[in-house]
Amino acid sequence: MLQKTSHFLKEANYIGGAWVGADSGETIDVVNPANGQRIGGVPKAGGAETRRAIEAAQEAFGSFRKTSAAERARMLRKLHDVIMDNQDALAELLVMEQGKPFAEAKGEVGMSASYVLWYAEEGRRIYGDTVPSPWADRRIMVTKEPVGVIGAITPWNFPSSMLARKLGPAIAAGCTAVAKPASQTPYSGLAWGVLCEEAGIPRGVVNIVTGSASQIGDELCSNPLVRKITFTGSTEIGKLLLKKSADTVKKVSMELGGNAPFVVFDDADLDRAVQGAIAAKYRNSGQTCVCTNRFFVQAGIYDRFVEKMVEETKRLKVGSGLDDGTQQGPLIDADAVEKVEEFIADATSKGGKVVAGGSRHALGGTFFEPTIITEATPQMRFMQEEIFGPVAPIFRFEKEEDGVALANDTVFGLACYFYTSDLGRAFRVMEGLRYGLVGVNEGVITAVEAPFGGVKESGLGREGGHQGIEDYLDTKYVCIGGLGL
Ligand SMILES: NC(=O)C1=CN([C@@H]2O[C@H](COP(=O)(O)OP(=O)(O)OC[C@H]3O[C@@H](n4cnc5c(N)ncnc54)[C@H](OP(=O)(O)O)[C@@H]3O)[C@@H](O)[C@H]2O)C=CC1
Ligand SMILES: O=C(O)[C@H](O)CS(=O)(=O)O
Repeated sequence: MLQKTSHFLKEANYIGGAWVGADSGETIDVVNPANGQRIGGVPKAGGAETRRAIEAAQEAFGSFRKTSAAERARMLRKLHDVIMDNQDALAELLVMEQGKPFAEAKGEVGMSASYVLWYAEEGRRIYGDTVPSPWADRRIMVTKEPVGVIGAITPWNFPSSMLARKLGPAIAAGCTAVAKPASQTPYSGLAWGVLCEEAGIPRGVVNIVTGSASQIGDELCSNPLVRKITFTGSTEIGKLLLKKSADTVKKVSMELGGNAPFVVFDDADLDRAVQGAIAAKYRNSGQTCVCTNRFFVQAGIYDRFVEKMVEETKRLKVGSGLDDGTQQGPLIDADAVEKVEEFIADATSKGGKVVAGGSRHALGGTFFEPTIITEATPQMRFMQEEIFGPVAPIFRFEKEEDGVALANDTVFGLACYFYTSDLGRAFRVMEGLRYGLVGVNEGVITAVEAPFGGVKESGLGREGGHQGIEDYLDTKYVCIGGLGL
Protein backbone atom coordinates (compact mmCIF):
# COMPACT_ATOMS: atom_id res chain seq x y z
CA MET A 1 0.00 0.00 0.00
CA LEU A 2 1.28 3.51 -0.87
CA GLN A 3 2.23 5.50 2.21
CA LYS A 4 -0.29 8.17 1.22
CA THR A 5 -3.02 5.54 0.82
CA SER A 6 -2.82 4.69 4.52
CA HIS A 7 -3.16 8.42 5.22
CA PHE A 8 -6.64 8.29 3.65
CA LEU A 9 -7.65 4.92 5.12
CA LYS A 10 -9.82 6.06 8.06
CA GLU A 11 -11.51 3.59 10.42
CA ALA A 12 -13.71 6.19 12.08
CA ASN A 13 -16.69 8.36 11.20
CA TYR A 14 -16.34 12.10 10.54
CA ILE A 15 -18.89 14.05 12.61
CA GLY A 16 -18.63 17.77 13.32
CA GLY A 17 -14.98 17.72 12.30
CA ALA A 18 -14.08 14.93 14.77
CA TRP A 19 -13.12 11.33 13.93
CA VAL A 20 -15.22 9.05 16.16
CA GLY A 21 -16.23 5.41 16.57
CA ALA A 22 -19.74 3.95 16.92
CA ASP A 23 -21.43 4.45 20.30
CA SER A 24 -21.50 0.66 20.66
CA GLY A 25 -17.86 0.27 19.66
CA GLU A 26 -19.02 -2.22 17.03
CA THR A 27 -17.38 -2.29 13.59
CA ILE A 28 -18.13 -3.67 10.12
CA ASP A 29 -15.37 -5.63 8.35
CA VAL A 30 -14.28 -4.42 4.92
CA VAL A 31 -12.97 -7.06 2.50
CA ASN A 32 -10.82 -6.82 -0.62
CA PRO A 33 -12.91 -8.53 -3.34
CA ALA A 34 -9.77 -9.55 -5.29
CA ASN A 35 -8.46 -11.84 -2.52
CA GLY A 36 -11.12 -12.01 0.20
CA GLN A 37 -8.71 -10.56 2.74
CA ARG A 38 -9.93 -8.20 5.49
CA ILE A 39 -8.71 -4.65 4.87
CA GLY A 40 -10.00 -3.31 8.18
CA GLY A 41 -13.17 -2.28 9.99
CA VAL A 42 -15.36 0.84 10.10
CA PRO A 43 -17.83 1.98 12.77
CA LYS A 44 -21.25 0.32 12.84
CA ALA A 45 -23.07 3.57 13.60
CA GLY A 46 -26.83 3.94 13.86
CA GLY A 47 -29.56 6.47 14.51
CA ALA A 48 -27.98 8.29 17.47
CA GLU A 49 -24.70 8.96 15.68
CA THR A 50 -26.61 10.04 12.56
CA ARG A 51 -28.73 12.44 14.62
CA ARG A 52 -25.56 14.04 16.01
CA ALA A 53 -24.15 14.34 12.50
CA ILE A 54 -27.35 16.04 11.31
CA GLU A 55 -27.22 18.44 14.27
CA ALA A 56 -23.56 19.24 13.50
CA ALA A 57 -24.51 19.89 9.87
CA GLN A 58 -27.41 22.12 10.93
CA GLU A 59 -25.15 24.13 13.26
CA ALA A 60 -22.54 24.55 10.51
CA PHE A 61 -25.24 25.57 8.03
CA GLY A 62 -26.01 28.72 10.08
CA SER A 63 -22.63 30.23 9.15
CA PHE A 64 -21.85 28.32 5.95
CA ARG A 65 -24.94 29.63 4.19
CA LYS A 66 -23.54 33.15 4.73
CA THR A 67 -20.24 32.47 2.98
CA SER A 68 -19.98 34.06 -0.42
CA ALA A 69 -20.19 31.97 -3.58
CA ALA A 70 -16.66 33.14 -4.36
CA GLU A 71 -15.40 31.82 -0.99
CA ARG A 72 -17.09 28.45 -1.53
CA ALA A 73 -15.62 28.31 -5.04
CA ARG A 74 -12.16 28.88 -3.57
CA MET A 75 -12.70 26.01 -1.12
CA LEU A 76 -13.88 23.72 -3.92
CA ARG A 77 -10.91 24.61 -6.13
CA LYS A 78 -8.62 23.72 -3.21
CA LEU A 79 -10.57 20.45 -2.75
CA HIS A 80 -10.07 19.70 -6.45
CA ASP A 81 -6.32 20.26 -6.09
CA VAL A 82 -6.07 18.06 -2.96
CA ILE A 83 -7.88 15.23 -4.79
CA MET A 84 -5.63 15.48 -7.84
CA ASP A 85 -2.47 15.74 -5.69
CA ASN A 86 -3.49 12.38 -4.16
CA GLN A 87 -5.06 10.71 -7.21
CA ASP A 88 -2.91 7.55 -7.13
CA ALA A 89 -3.36 6.98 -3.38
CA LEU A 90 -7.15 7.50 -3.59
CA ALA A 91 -7.27 5.20 -6.62
CA GLU A 92 -5.34 2.47 -4.81
CA LEU A 93 -7.74 2.72 -1.85
CA LEU A 94 -10.67 2.42 -4.28
CA VAL A 95 -9.19 -0.66 -5.99
CA MET A 96 -8.55 -2.33 -2.62
CA GLU A 97 -12.17 -2.05 -1.48
CA GLN A 98 -14.07 -2.23 -4.81
CA GLY A 99 -11.82 -4.24 -7.13
CA LYS A 100 -11.95 -2.25 -10.36
CA PRO A 101 -8.77 -1.95 -12.49
CA PHE A 102 -6.38 0.77 -11.29
CA ALA A 103 -6.76 2.69 -14.55
CA GLU A 104 -10.55 2.83 -14.05
CA ALA A 105 -10.12 3.76 -10.39
CA LYS A 106 -7.75 6.58 -11.31
CA GLY A 107 -10.29 7.72 -13.88
CA GLU A 108 -13.04 7.70 -11.25
CA VAL A 109 -10.97 9.80 -8.85
CA GLY A 110 -10.23 12.20 -11.70
CA MET A 111 -13.97 12.40 -12.39
CA SER A 112 -14.55 13.21 -8.72
CA ALA A 113 -12.13 16.11 -8.98
CA SER A 114 -13.82 17.27 -12.19
CA TYR A 115 -17.26 17.32 -10.54
CA VAL A 116 -15.83 19.40 -7.69
CA LEU A 117 -14.20 21.87 -10.11
CA TRP A 118 -17.33 22.09 -12.25
CA TYR A 119 -19.46 23.05 -9.25
CA ALA A 120 -16.82 25.47 -8.00
CA GLU A 121 -17.68 27.36 -11.19
CA GLU A 122 -21.44 26.67 -11.25
CA GLY A 123 -21.85 27.91 -7.66
CA ARG A 124 -20.87 31.40 -8.79
CA ARG A 125 -23.64 31.41 -11.41
CA ILE A 126 -26.66 30.77 -9.20
CA TYR A 127 -28.61 33.61 -10.73
CA GLY A 128 -31.92 35.02 -9.52
CA ASP A 129 -34.28 37.41 -11.33
CA THR A 130 -35.54 40.95 -11.03
CA VAL A 131 -38.95 41.01 -12.73
CA PRO A 132 -40.81 44.12 -14.03
CA SER A 133 -43.30 44.80 -11.24
CA PRO A 134 -47.06 44.81 -11.97
CA TRP A 135 -47.36 47.54 -9.31
CA ALA A 136 -45.90 51.05 -9.77
CA ASP A 137 -45.08 51.31 -6.05
CA ARG A 138 -43.47 47.89 -5.51
CA ARG A 139 -40.46 46.00 -6.78
CA ILE A 140 -40.29 42.21 -7.15
CA MET A 141 -37.36 39.85 -7.35
CA VAL A 142 -36.57 36.12 -7.23
CA THR A 143 -33.62 34.68 -5.33
CA LYS A 144 -32.11 31.17 -4.94
CA GLU A 145 -31.08 29.91 -1.49
CA PRO A 146 -29.42 26.70 -0.22
CA VAL A 147 -31.97 24.14 0.99
CA GLY A 148 -29.95 23.40 4.17
CA VAL A 149 -28.82 19.99 5.48
CA ILE A 150 -28.80 17.24 2.83
CA GLY A 151 -28.53 13.47 3.31
CA ALA A 152 -26.47 11.56 0.71
CA ILE A 153 -26.46 7.77 0.31
CA THR A 154 -24.10 6.20 -2.25
CA PRO A 155 -23.44 2.76 -3.82
CA TRP A 156 -20.36 0.50 -3.87
CA ASN A 157 -19.69 0.60 -7.61
CA PHE A 158 -18.43 4.20 -7.81
CA PRO A 159 -17.73 5.01 -4.16
CA SER A 160 -15.80 8.20 -4.94
CA SER A 161 -17.45 9.88 -7.94
CA MET A 162 -21.02 9.22 -6.76
CA LEU A 163 -20.22 11.16 -3.59
CA ALA A 164 -18.43 13.91 -5.56
CA ARG A 165 -21.49 14.65 -7.70
CA LYS A 166 -23.50 15.18 -4.52
CA LEU A 167 -21.01 16.98 -2.25
CA GLY A 168 -19.81 19.22 -5.12
CA PRO A 169 -23.15 20.97 -5.79
CA ALA A 170 -24.13 20.83 -2.11
CA ILE A 171 -21.05 22.78 -1.00
CA ALA A 172 -21.23 25.12 -4.01
CA ALA A 173 -24.86 25.97 -3.13
CA GLY A 174 -24.01 26.61 0.57
CA CYS A 175 -25.64 23.44 1.91
CA THR A 176 -24.16 21.09 4.50
CA ALA A 177 -24.20 17.29 4.28
CA VAL A 178 -24.43 13.96 6.08
CA ALA A 179 -23.19 11.17 3.80
CA LYS A 180 -23.46 7.39 4.13
CA PRO A 181 -21.16 5.39 1.83
CA ALA A 182 -21.89 1.74 0.97
CA SER A 183 -20.75 -0.70 3.65
CA GLN A 184 -18.70 -2.71 1.15
CA THR A 185 -16.73 0.36 0.04
CA PRO A 186 -16.68 2.84 2.95
CA TYR A 187 -13.05 3.97 2.71
CA SER A 188 -13.36 6.04 -0.46
CA GLY A 189 -16.26 7.85 1.23
CA LEU A 190 -14.52 8.37 4.58
CA ALA A 191 -11.50 9.70 2.67
CA TRP A 192 -13.67 12.72 1.80
CA GLY A 193 -13.39 13.70 5.46
CA VAL A 194 -9.60 13.90 5.12
CA LEU A 195 -9.91 15.71 1.78
CA CYS A 196 -12.31 18.28 3.25
CA GLU A 197 -10.02 18.88 6.23
CA GLU A 198 -7.06 19.48 3.92
CA ALA A 199 -9.14 21.74 1.66
CA GLY A 200 -10.23 23.92 4.58
CA ILE A 201 -13.94 23.03 4.37
CA PRO A 202 -15.28 24.19 7.77
CA ARG A 203 -16.00 21.56 10.45
CA GLY A 204 -19.58 20.21 10.31
CA VAL A 205 -20.14 21.13 6.64
CA VAL A 206 -19.43 17.54 5.55
CA ASN A 207 -20.17 14.61 7.89
CA ILE A 208 -19.68 10.94 7.00
CA VAL A 209 -21.24 8.01 8.85
CA THR A 210 -20.97 4.27 8.22
CA GLY A 211 -23.00 1.39 9.60
CA SER A 212 -26.59 0.18 9.67
CA ALA A 213 -28.04 1.32 6.37
CA SER A 214 -31.63 1.08 7.61
CA GLN A 215 -31.00 2.92 10.90
CA ILE A 216 -28.91 5.66 9.27
CA GLY A 217 -31.36 5.89 6.38
CA ASP A 218 -34.38 6.09 8.67
CA GLU A 219 -32.84 8.98 10.62
CA LEU A 220 -31.86 10.86 7.46
CA CYS A 221 -35.32 10.38 5.93
CA SER A 222 -37.32 11.23 9.07
CA ASN A 223 -35.31 14.01 10.71
CA PRO A 224 -37.00 17.36 9.82
CA LEU A 225 -33.62 19.15 9.83
CA VAL A 226 -32.71 17.21 6.67
CA ARG A 227 -34.26 19.06 3.73
CA LYS A 228 -33.09 16.88 0.87
CA ILE A 229 -32.20 13.24 0.23
CA THR A 230 -29.91 12.38 -2.68
CA PHE A 231 -29.49 8.69 -3.40
CA THR A 232 -27.61 6.57 -5.91
CA GLY A 233 -28.33 2.86 -5.89
CA SER A 234 -30.98 0.30 -6.68
CA THR A 235 -34.51 1.20 -7.67
CA GLU A 236 -35.77 -1.00 -4.82
CA ILE A 237 -34.00 1.06 -2.14
CA GLY A 238 -34.75 4.29 -3.97
CA LYS A 239 -38.49 3.62 -3.74
CA LEU A 240 -38.11 2.89 -0.01
CA LEU A 241 -36.31 6.18 0.59
CA LEU A 242 -38.88 8.09 -1.46
CA LYS A 243 -41.65 6.76 0.78
CA LYS A 244 -39.72 7.49 3.99
CA SER A 245 -38.94 11.05 2.87
CA ALA A 246 -42.58 11.87 2.17
CA ASP A 247 -43.55 12.44 5.84
CA THR A 248 -41.26 15.49 6.07
CA VAL A 249 -41.72 16.54 2.40
CA LYS A 250 -38.03 16.51 1.54
CA LYS A 251 -36.54 17.29 -1.87
CA VAL A 252 -35.31 14.03 -3.40
CA SER A 253 -32.83 13.10 -6.13
CA MET A 254 -32.78 9.47 -7.20
CA GLU A 255 -30.14 7.89 -9.47
CA LEU A 256 -31.43 4.34 -9.70
CA GLY A 257 -31.14 1.14 -11.69
CA GLY A 258 -30.85 0.75 -15.42
CA ASN A 259 -31.45 -1.72 -18.26
CA ALA A 260 -29.46 -0.15 -21.10
CA PRO A 261 -30.12 -1.26 -24.67
CA PHE A 262 -27.32 -1.10 -27.27
CA VAL A 263 -28.85 -1.11 -30.77
CA VAL A 264 -26.70 -1.82 -33.85
CA PHE A 265 -28.28 -1.11 -37.25
CA ASP A 266 -27.16 -2.70 -40.55
CA ASP A 267 -25.61 0.61 -41.63
CA ALA A 268 -23.44 0.99 -38.50
CA ASP A 269 -19.65 1.32 -38.61
CA LEU A 270 -18.97 -2.23 -37.36
CA ASP A 271 -15.54 -1.66 -35.83
CA ARG A 272 -16.77 1.48 -34.03
CA ALA A 273 -19.85 -0.36 -32.80
CA VAL A 274 -17.81 -3.25 -31.37
CA GLN A 275 -15.35 -0.86 -29.72
CA GLY A 276 -18.28 0.98 -28.14
CA ALA A 277 -19.94 -2.28 -27.14
CA ILE A 278 -16.88 -3.54 -25.26
CA ALA A 279 -16.62 -0.24 -23.35
CA ALA A 280 -20.35 0.01 -22.65
CA LYS A 281 -20.59 -3.60 -21.42
CA TYR A 282 -17.42 -4.37 -19.50
CA ARG A 283 -16.55 -1.12 -17.67
CA ASN A 284 -16.22 -1.99 -13.94
CA SER A 285 -16.84 -5.64 -14.95
CA GLY A 286 -20.33 -4.66 -16.05
CA GLN A 287 -21.14 -3.22 -12.60
CA THR A 288 -22.39 0.19 -13.59
CA CYS A 289 -25.96 1.43 -13.89
CA VAL A 290 -25.26 2.60 -17.44
CA CYS A 291 -23.65 -0.65 -18.65
CA THR A 292 -25.35 -2.24 -21.62
CA ASN A 293 -27.79 -4.89 -20.40
CA ARG A 294 -29.22 -5.92 -23.81
CA PHE A 295 -27.62 -5.84 -27.29
CA PHE A 296 -30.12 -5.57 -30.16
CA VAL A 297 -28.40 -6.20 -33.53
CA GLN A 298 -30.15 -5.92 -36.90
CA ALA A 299 -30.23 -9.18 -38.88
CA GLY A 300 -27.98 -7.98 -41.72
CA ILE A 301 -25.01 -7.28 -39.44
CA TYR A 302 -25.73 -9.80 -36.63
CA ASP A 303 -23.23 -12.53 -37.52
CA ARG A 304 -20.36 -10.11 -38.24
CA PHE A 305 -21.05 -8.22 -35.01
CA VAL A 306 -21.08 -11.44 -32.94
CA GLU A 307 -17.84 -12.64 -34.51
CA LYS A 308 -15.98 -9.40 -33.73
CA MET A 309 -17.57 -9.06 -30.28
CA VAL A 310 -16.42 -12.59 -29.35
CA GLU A 311 -12.91 -11.86 -30.64
CA GLU A 312 -12.58 -8.67 -28.58
CA THR A 313 -14.24 -10.10 -25.47
CA LYS A 314 -11.81 -13.03 -25.37
CA ARG A 315 -8.92 -10.54 -25.42
CA LEU A 316 -9.97 -8.89 -22.13
CA LYS A 317 -7.41 -9.43 -19.34
CA VAL A 318 -9.03 -10.58 -16.11
CA GLY A 319 -7.10 -10.02 -12.88
CA SER A 320 -6.51 -8.04 -9.72
CA GLY A 321 -7.10 -4.34 -10.17
CA LEU A 322 -3.56 -3.59 -9.01
CA ASP A 323 -1.93 -5.88 -11.61
CA ASP A 324 -0.60 -4.15 -14.73
CA GLY A 325 -2.88 -4.37 -17.75
CA THR A 326 -5.94 -5.71 -15.91
CA GLN A 327 -9.14 -4.83 -17.77
CA GLN A 328 -11.64 -6.88 -15.74
CA GLY A 329 -11.49 -7.01 -11.97
CA PRO A 330 -13.48 -9.28 -9.62
CA LEU A 331 -17.19 -8.90 -9.00
CA ILE A 332 -18.05 -7.21 -5.70
CA ASP A 333 -19.05 -10.37 -3.83
CA ALA A 334 -20.21 -14.00 -4.04
CA ASP A 335 -23.86 -12.96 -4.36
CA ALA A 336 -22.99 -11.03 -7.53
CA VAL A 337 -21.32 -14.14 -8.99
CA GLU A 338 -24.33 -16.33 -8.15
CA LYS A 339 -26.69 -13.77 -9.74
CA VAL A 340 -24.63 -13.79 -12.96
CA GLU A 341 -24.72 -17.61 -13.03
CA GLU A 342 -28.51 -17.51 -12.58
CA PHE A 343 -28.88 -15.21 -15.61
CA ILE A 344 -26.70 -17.54 -17.75
CA ALA A 345 -28.58 -20.66 -16.63
CA ASP A 346 -31.94 -19.01 -17.33
CA ALA A 347 -30.84 -17.95 -20.83
CA THR A 348 -29.37 -21.31 -21.84
CA SER A 349 -32.48 -23.09 -20.55
CA LYS A 350 -34.49 -20.95 -23.00
CA GLY A 351 -32.30 -21.45 -26.07
CA GLY A 352 -29.49 -18.97 -25.49
CA LYS A 353 -26.01 -20.04 -26.69
CA VAL A 354 -22.84 -19.17 -24.70
CA VAL A 355 -20.23 -18.25 -27.35
CA ALA A 356 -17.65 -16.67 -25.00
CA GLY A 357 -16.90 -17.18 -21.29
CA GLY A 358 -19.85 -18.46 -19.26
CA SER A 359 -18.04 -19.67 -16.13
CA ARG A 360 -16.20 -18.54 -13.02
CA HIS A 361 -12.65 -17.52 -13.93
CA ALA A 362 -9.69 -19.78 -13.23
CA LEU A 363 -8.43 -17.13 -10.78
CA GLY A 364 -11.22 -18.25 -8.44
CA GLY A 365 -12.91 -16.06 -5.87
CA THR A 366 -15.33 -13.60 -7.45
CA PHE A 367 -13.55 -13.37 -10.81
CA PHE A 368 -15.84 -14.20 -13.73
CA GLU A 369 -15.19 -14.76 -17.44
CA PRO A 370 -16.55 -11.99 -19.69
CA THR A 371 -19.51 -13.76 -21.29
CA ILE A 372 -21.51 -13.50 -24.53
CA ILE A 373 -24.88 -15.17 -25.07
CA THR A 374 -26.38 -15.23 -28.59
CA GLU A 375 -29.94 -16.03 -29.76
CA ALA A 376 -31.22 -14.06 -26.79
CA THR A 377 -35.03 -13.66 -26.62
CA PRO A 378 -37.42 -11.40 -24.64
CA GLN A 379 -38.46 -14.41 -22.55
CA MET A 380 -35.07 -14.44 -20.81
CA ARG A 381 -34.66 -12.72 -17.40
CA PHE A 382 -32.09 -10.15 -18.57
CA MET A 383 -34.71 -8.64 -20.92
CA GLN A 384 -36.28 -7.01 -17.85
CA GLU A 385 -33.70 -7.42 -15.04
CA GLU A 386 -30.39 -5.61 -14.57
CA ILE A 387 -27.48 -8.09 -14.80
CA PHE A 388 -24.88 -5.90 -13.10
CA GLY A 389 -22.09 -8.23 -14.32
CA PRO A 390 -19.95 -9.12 -17.39
CA VAL A 391 -22.67 -10.85 -19.44
CA ALA A 392 -23.58 -9.61 -22.96
CA PRO A 393 -26.91 -10.97 -24.30
CA ILE A 394 -27.26 -10.39 -28.06
CA PHE A 395 -30.78 -10.23 -29.52
CA ARG A 396 -31.56 -10.16 -33.27
CA PHE A 397 -34.15 -7.81 -34.88
CA GLU A 398 -35.38 -7.11 -38.45
CA LYS A 399 -36.97 -3.65 -38.84
CA GLU A 400 -35.90 -0.28 -37.35
CA GLU A 401 -39.16 0.12 -35.49
CA ASP A 402 -38.75 -3.35 -33.96
CA GLY A 403 -35.33 -2.39 -32.62
CA VAL A 404 -36.71 0.75 -30.98
CA ALA A 405 -39.73 -1.09 -29.54
CA LEU A 406 -37.52 -3.80 -28.01
CA ALA A 407 -35.15 -1.17 -26.57
CA ASN A 408 -38.06 0.68 -24.93
CA ASP A 409 -39.67 -2.48 -23.50
CA THR A 410 -38.56 -1.94 -19.87
CA VAL A 411 -39.63 -0.06 -16.73
CA PHE A 412 -36.20 1.56 -16.67
CA GLY A 413 -34.98 4.56 -18.64
CA LEU A 414 -31.43 5.54 -17.70
CA ALA A 415 -28.90 5.04 -20.56
CA CYS A 416 -29.24 3.73 -24.13
CA TYR A 417 -26.88 3.50 -27.10
CA PHE A 418 -27.29 3.01 -30.84
CA TYR A 419 -25.04 2.89 -33.89
CA THR A 420 -26.00 4.05 -37.38
CA SER A 421 -24.47 5.99 -40.25
CA ASP A 422 -27.85 7.32 -41.41
CA LEU A 423 -28.61 10.85 -40.14
CA GLY A 424 -32.35 10.55 -40.57
CA ARG A 425 -32.38 7.24 -38.71
CA ALA A 426 -30.25 8.82 -35.96
CA PHE A 427 -32.90 11.49 -35.31
CA ARG A 428 -35.85 9.07 -35.59
CA VAL A 429 -34.26 6.65 -33.12
CA MET A 430 -32.90 9.33 -30.74
CA GLU A 431 -36.38 10.85 -30.49
CA GLY A 432 -38.05 7.45 -30.19
CA LEU A 433 -35.98 6.10 -27.30
CA ARG A 434 -37.36 6.83 -23.79
CA TYR A 435 -34.15 7.30 -21.80
CA GLY A 436 -32.39 10.08 -19.89
CA LEU A 437 -29.01 9.46 -21.53
CA VAL A 438 -28.46 8.62 -25.23
CA GLY A 439 -25.16 7.59 -26.85
CA VAL A 440 -25.19 7.91 -30.65
CA ASN A 441 -22.20 6.01 -32.06
CA GLU A 442 -20.61 6.24 -28.58
CA GLY A 443 -20.55 3.66 -25.74
CA VAL A 444 -19.33 5.76 -22.79
CA ILE A 445 -20.88 9.22 -22.53
CA THR A 446 -20.84 10.39 -18.90
CA ALA A 447 -19.41 13.91 -18.56
CA VAL A 448 -19.51 16.42 -15.68
CA GLU A 449 -20.78 19.04 -18.12
CA ALA A 450 -23.90 17.00 -18.94
CA PRO A 451 -26.98 16.21 -16.81
CA PHE A 452 -26.88 12.56 -15.69
CA GLY A 453 -30.14 10.88 -14.74
CA GLY A 454 -32.98 8.64 -15.80
CA VAL A 455 -36.69 8.60 -16.56
CA LYS A 456 -39.38 6.12 -15.50
CA GLU A 457 -38.07 3.83 -12.72
CA SER A 458 -34.45 4.88 -13.24
CA GLY A 459 -34.89 7.92 -11.09
CA LEU A 460 -35.67 11.56 -10.46
CA GLY A 461 -33.52 14.66 -10.88
CA ARG A 462 -30.18 15.21 -12.57
CA GLU A 463 -26.54 15.26 -11.41
CA GLY A 464 -23.82 17.04 -13.34
CA GLY A 465 -24.32 19.85 -15.82
CA HIS A 466 -25.79 23.18 -14.72
CA GLN A 467 -28.98 21.27 -13.88
CA GLY A 468 -27.27 19.37 -11.06
CA ILE A 469 -27.10 22.31 -8.66
CA GLU A 470 -30.80 23.21 -8.96
CA ASP A 471 -31.82 20.38 -6.62
CA TYR A 472 -29.78 21.99 -3.80
CA LEU A 473 -31.60 25.33 -4.03
CA ASP A 474 -34.93 26.79 -2.95
CA THR A 475 -36.53 29.59 -5.01
CA LYS A 476 -37.71 32.65 -3.06
CA TYR A 477 -40.02 35.36 -4.42
CA VAL A 478 -39.69 38.78 -2.75
CA CYS A 479 -42.19 41.64 -3.15
CA ILE A 480 -41.00 45.01 -1.73
CA GLY A 481 -43.46 47.83 -1.01
CA GLY A 482 -43.46 51.01 1.11
CA LEU A 483 -40.77 52.53 -1.09
CA GLY A 484 -42.57 55.87 -1.60
CA LEU A 485 -42.16 55.45 -5.39
N1 LIG B 1 -28.43 5.33 -11.47
C1 LIG B 1 -27.18 5.34 -10.98
O1 LIG B 1 -26.40 6.30 -11.13
C2 LIG B 1 -26.70 4.14 -10.23
C3 LIG B 1 -27.52 3.07 -9.90
N2 LIG B 1 -27.02 1.98 -9.21
C4 LIG B 1 -27.87 0.80 -8.98
O2 LIG B 1 -27.66 0.27 -7.63
C5 LIG B 1 -27.59 -1.17 -7.67
C6 LIG B 1 -26.24 -1.66 -7.23
O3 LIG B 1 -25.71 -0.84 -6.21
P1 LIG B 1 -25.96 -1.22 -4.67
O4 LIG B 1 -25.01 -0.43 -3.84
O5 LIG B 1 -26.00 -2.68 -4.44
O6 LIG B 1 -27.41 -0.66 -4.42
P2 LIG B 1 -28.20 -0.63 -3.05
O7 LIG B 1 -29.41 0.12 -3.39
O8 LIG B 1 -28.35 -1.95 -2.40
O9 LIG B 1 -27.29 0.24 -2.03
C7 LIG B 1 -27.02 1.56 -2.32
C8 LIG B 1 -26.82 2.30 -1.01
O10 LIG B 1 -28.05 2.29 -0.30
C9 LIG B 1 -27.81 1.82 1.03
N3 LIG B 1 -29.00 1.16 1.56
C10 LIG B 1 -29.37 -0.13 1.43
N4 LIG B 1 -30.53 -0.33 2.10
C11 LIG B 1 -30.89 0.85 2.67
C12 LIG B 1 -31.97 1.30 3.49
N5 LIG B 1 -32.95 0.47 3.86
N6 LIG B 1 -32.00 2.61 3.88
C13 LIG B 1 -31.00 3.44 3.51
N7 LIG B 1 -29.95 3.08 2.73
C14 LIG B 1 -29.91 1.80 2.32
C15 LIG B 1 -26.64 0.89 0.89
O11 LIG B 1 -26.04 0.73 2.18
P3 LIG B 1 -25.26 -0.66 2.51
O12 LIG B 1 -24.11 -0.73 1.58
O13 LIG B 1 -24.85 -0.52 3.94
O14 LIG B 1 -26.24 -1.76 2.30
C16 LIG B 1 -25.78 1.67 -0.08
O15 LIG B 1 -25.07 2.68 0.59
C17 LIG B 1 -27.88 -1.53 -9.09
O16 LIG B 1 -29.27 -1.69 -9.29
C18 LIG B 1 -27.42 -0.30 -9.90
O17 LIG B 1 -28.03 -0.18 -11.15
C19 LIG B 1 -25.74 1.92 -8.77
C20 LIG B 1 -24.90 2.98 -9.08
C21 LIG B 1 -25.30 4.14 -9.84
O1 LIG C 1 -22.88 4.46 -10.69
C1 LIG C 1 -22.73 4.38 -11.89
O2 LIG C 1 -22.94 3.39 -12.53
C2 LIG C 1 -22.21 5.64 -12.52
O3 LIG C 1 -23.27 6.57 -12.57
C3 LIG C 1 -21.69 5.37 -13.90
S1 LIG C 1 -20.83 6.73 -14.52
O4 LIG C 1 -21.43 7.97 -13.97
O5 LIG C 1 -19.43 6.60 -14.07
O6 LIG C 1 -20.99 6.67 -15.97
